[in-house]
Amino acid sequence: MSEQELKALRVRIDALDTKVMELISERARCAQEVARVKMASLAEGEVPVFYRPEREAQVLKRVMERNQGPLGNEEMARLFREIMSSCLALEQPLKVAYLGPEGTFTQAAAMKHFGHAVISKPMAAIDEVFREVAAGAVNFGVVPVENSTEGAVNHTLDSFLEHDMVICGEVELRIHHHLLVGENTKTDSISRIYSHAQSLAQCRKWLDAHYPNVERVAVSSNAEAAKRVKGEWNSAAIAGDMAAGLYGLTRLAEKIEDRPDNSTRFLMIGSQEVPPTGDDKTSIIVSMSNKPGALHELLVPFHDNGIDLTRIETRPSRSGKWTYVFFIDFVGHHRDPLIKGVLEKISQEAVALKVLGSYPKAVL
Ligand SMILES: O=C(O)C(=O)C[C@]1(C(=O)O)C=C[C@@H](O)C=C1
Repeated sequence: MSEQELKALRVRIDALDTKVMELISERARCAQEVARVKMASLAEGEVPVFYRPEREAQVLKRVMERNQGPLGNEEMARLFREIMSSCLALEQPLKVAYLGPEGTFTQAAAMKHFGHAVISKPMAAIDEVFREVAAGAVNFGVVPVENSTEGAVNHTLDSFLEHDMVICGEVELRIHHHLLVGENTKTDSISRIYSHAQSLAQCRKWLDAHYPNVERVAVSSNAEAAKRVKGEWNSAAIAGDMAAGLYGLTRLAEKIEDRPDNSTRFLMIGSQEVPPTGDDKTSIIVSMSNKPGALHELLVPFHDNGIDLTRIETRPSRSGKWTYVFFIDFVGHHRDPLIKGVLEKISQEAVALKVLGSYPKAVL
């Protein structure tokens, strides 16, 4: 390509950037108008709702449906995710607490769902995320709930038993783990590998094959593992890209998770009910009396109405020995007439039933 051709293309790109910028600014002004209309139409004592997950899901889906390339649908939706995040920040800067410290996969999930224009607050434990949301110190919280290799995140499920929370969104993240070392690490004398217990479990086979005699130390998060390694010469950490970048560590081995499709699902928790989008999921907690056939009774209404169960998990109820609660996720919104009927049927048989929330299925 000649210098002249390159120059002409760059002139075109500059002109397009100016147009793109003008359009983004026009969109941002529209969002400001939306905020004004929302404020003006409030009833007395009503609190304005700026963040609208159901509308965001609609916008992102539309982008993916209309995209004609060459950028992929997800790539294009990610760009719009960030534009919307910045537009919302003009209306109301969202505060989001997540399971920290900085550099965790939960932070990456929070950014994937809300975009980067939020004020994010790392918390030391899952329960603290719940408490921060309950106290109203932040608008939303982000917590991991299940991993495709290791199953449920029990701390999160148990926290739902203790706090009144509304689930208002979900996001799934592909989890790639790397073996990370600091610049002073003597790579032939590694005697300790730090990571979160779930991540150590997700890389168990790889560790057995490559570091069978090295001590595995479970710490509170992958980012914490990365932080520790920075100052030690004989240890390594298992963590992801964000933590590697944040603590300036080198990848000794990449993508060491035992299953290549290793993914984690995260939930957004808050106090805001989300209206139906037509493509939603609902999460409930049910406790049944401890009698034969209780689980069968619980599942029959779902089966009879052709409702797709996406997950069922059992946890001790914490209110009596050998009594259990079921966490159930299914497709549909609790305001759909069909789902309403099913929930009514279940509540006739159940000791207790709580709808944790209905929310749009993850778009990205
Ligand atoms: O449609 C709205 O209610 C808006 O506030 C606008 C907008 C957007 O930028 O598209 C911004 C924030 C909301 O979460 C959803 C959408």
